[in-house]
Amino acid sequence: MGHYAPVWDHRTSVEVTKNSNGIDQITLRNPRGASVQVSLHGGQVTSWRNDRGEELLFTSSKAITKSSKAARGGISVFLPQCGNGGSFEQHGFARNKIWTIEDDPPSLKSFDTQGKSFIDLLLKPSEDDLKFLPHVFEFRLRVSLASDGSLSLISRIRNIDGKPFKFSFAYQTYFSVSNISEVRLEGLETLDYRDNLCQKKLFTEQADALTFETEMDRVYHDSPNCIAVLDHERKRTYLIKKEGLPDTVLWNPWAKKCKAMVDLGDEEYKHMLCVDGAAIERPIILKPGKEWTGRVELVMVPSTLYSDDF
Ligand SMILES: O=P(O)(O)OC[C@H]1O[C@@H](O)[C@H](O)[C@@H](O)[C@@H]1O
Repeated sequence: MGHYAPVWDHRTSVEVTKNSNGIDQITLRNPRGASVQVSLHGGQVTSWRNDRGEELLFTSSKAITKSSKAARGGISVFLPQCGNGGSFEQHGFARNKIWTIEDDPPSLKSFDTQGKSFIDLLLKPSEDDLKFLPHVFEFRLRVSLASDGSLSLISRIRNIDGKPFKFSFAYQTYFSVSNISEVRLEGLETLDYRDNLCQKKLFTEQADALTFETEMDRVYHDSPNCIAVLDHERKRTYLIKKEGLPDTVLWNPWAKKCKAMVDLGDEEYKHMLCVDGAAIERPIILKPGKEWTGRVELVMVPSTLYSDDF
């Protein structure tokens, strides 16, 4: 008898269930047992587990899942603004809307489906939204789990309006870390950044590699396509590979702010670090009929020895 290689059909590795609020939750699995969970509330990725079942994203123990806001943790998409300096709610509305599953999305030519489990989500402004929204657009999000356990998110935003659409964008990604004081971040050395804790003033990074000893809320400009977060205690490296997203946001609220946040446990700032691929410093200006694409691929390497390799 010959051996048959199992045929991996992404449709059989996608499971849709409802949560207690009746909102669809999607689970993607790969043949090795890694998994990703996505909620139609906000198109939020709420879990990313490796083949040993270890959770790689942080979720607050006090995350409020019943509110109309995105639950604290996981990965959320920010559109059309990041922060509160625009005409919308903090970080825009996309993370707070209910998305739909799109069964037959327009083809994504650069995407190799081989061995991948994926789902396509769609956010289209409703008639009601259009009363306060200046633009008609379609926002497609493909969430994909590869056979090696890496997770990618591909956002496509199409301007179907008659005038240009100006927006900022970010994938707010809460990585789970053993202890924030043990973490080192590489890839942002010598770059300029705006410090949200100093009235968005511009500074230049002086450190060789970043470590975390206090609150941080910064937007680094023109950052490289790969950033590494090294967690020595867990012997784990997260690689954040990005395309179309020149900026990188770093955020950790630290002890005082963490205590003041109702949806975050008092000590939980120690176990999270947000590193977001983003387009903030120079907002995207999308002409009528055009599409913009921004993608991140997240890889977990079970070692911290590879920092020279990426
Ligand atoms: O509480 P929110 O709206 O999810 O925002 C959390 C943080 O998100 C980060 O991206 C911002 O840089 C911070 O300024 C902000 O505090």
